[in-house]
Amino acid sequence: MNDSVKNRQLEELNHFEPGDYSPYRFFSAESWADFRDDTPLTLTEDEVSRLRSLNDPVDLDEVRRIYLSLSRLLYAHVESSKLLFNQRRSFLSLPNVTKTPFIIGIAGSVAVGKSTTARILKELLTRWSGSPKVDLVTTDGFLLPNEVLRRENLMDRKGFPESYDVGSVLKFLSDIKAGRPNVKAPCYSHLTYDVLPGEFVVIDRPDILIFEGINVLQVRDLPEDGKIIPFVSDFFDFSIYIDANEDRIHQWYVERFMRLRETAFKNPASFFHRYSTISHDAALAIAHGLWENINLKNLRENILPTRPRADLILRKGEDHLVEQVAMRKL
Ligand SMILES: Nc1ncnc2c1ncn2[C@@H]1O[C@H](COP(=O)(O)OP(=O)(O)O)[C@@H](O)[C@H]1O
Ligand SMILES: CC(C)(COP(=O)(O)O)[C@@H](O)C(=O)NCCC(=O)O
Repeated sequence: MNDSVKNRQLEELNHFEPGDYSPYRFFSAESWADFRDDTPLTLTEDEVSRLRSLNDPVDLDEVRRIYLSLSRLLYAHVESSKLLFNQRRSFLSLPNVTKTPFIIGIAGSVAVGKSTTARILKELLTRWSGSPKVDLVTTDGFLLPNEVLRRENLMDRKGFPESYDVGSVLKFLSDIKAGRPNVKAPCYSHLTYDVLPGEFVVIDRPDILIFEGINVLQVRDLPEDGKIIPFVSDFFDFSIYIDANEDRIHQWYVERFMRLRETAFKNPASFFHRYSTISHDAALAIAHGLWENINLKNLRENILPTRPRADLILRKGEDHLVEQVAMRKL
């Protein structure tokens, strides 16, 4: 694709407006809040502050405004999937088959706040009647180890499609969707900036699995050998894209980096420890560089183009507050 076509596509993607042909319905945060109906607020301010990531100011008001309606919508989807499952089970006369987990994918840029959203939704969904078992897995555990990334000259491509072990992601999700018990997901450490060798979370037949990461809505070119391989999102029952203007995300990334300098980077075990000892201005330049050379490129080339595949888009404005919600039309 030539550069002018790419630039035009990017401009269109950055222009997030309700258009005549949009497959989405758009809601302001205020009208979205009304869909909460009588959903009870089951979180406290303390719990929300425990769940939010560094530099993400989400509070109980935001949970009331945005997340209660979203949790109600997701619960409706989960319940309908059970009804459909029961109908299909009798249709096929397979009384012994059990329902496999409902999988929710959460996508969006680095530093847009996916982790906070995922953790809040997990807690809200767990508190619905019947106390569904909800697990959360992030895709960073499926990154290739730094040793491999270095060998393949991919350290500046961390987060790009080629930096993940996509085969393992697909294996993990197909095991979950097959209803297998004790499926292992690898873990990642932001402290060491690497996957943790031999460390796993074990996912044992939850009712709901939230699968969060920058890459979860990506599609790949078809392999040359003609083999048919599923996309990660083929396993999803519902998908959410967290969106914001790229200048805002840039600002959040840099602010978070400068706060991490005062906290996590101070730990000598941190991969970024050296950035806690250099001058403020030198650190600022590093943060801008990491954003522009890696994360922004990845956002433009590989993440933002996946937004139109989501069932629901949360568009954030200032201070990480959601200002618009887009939901795929019925
Ligand atoms: N270098 C780092 N050191 C420690 N924690 C980090 C670092 N980078 C990101 N994090 C934390 O890791 C989590 C994931 O961050 P990120 O991948 O940027 O996605 P998002 O901001 O969308 O959740 C966040 O909780 C963030 O605060
Ligand atoms: C690990 C990441 C790719 C994010 O993955 P995510 O958990 O958001 O799916 C990202 O935090 C990262 O390391 N980016 C590379 C450049 C940087 O250090 O910011």
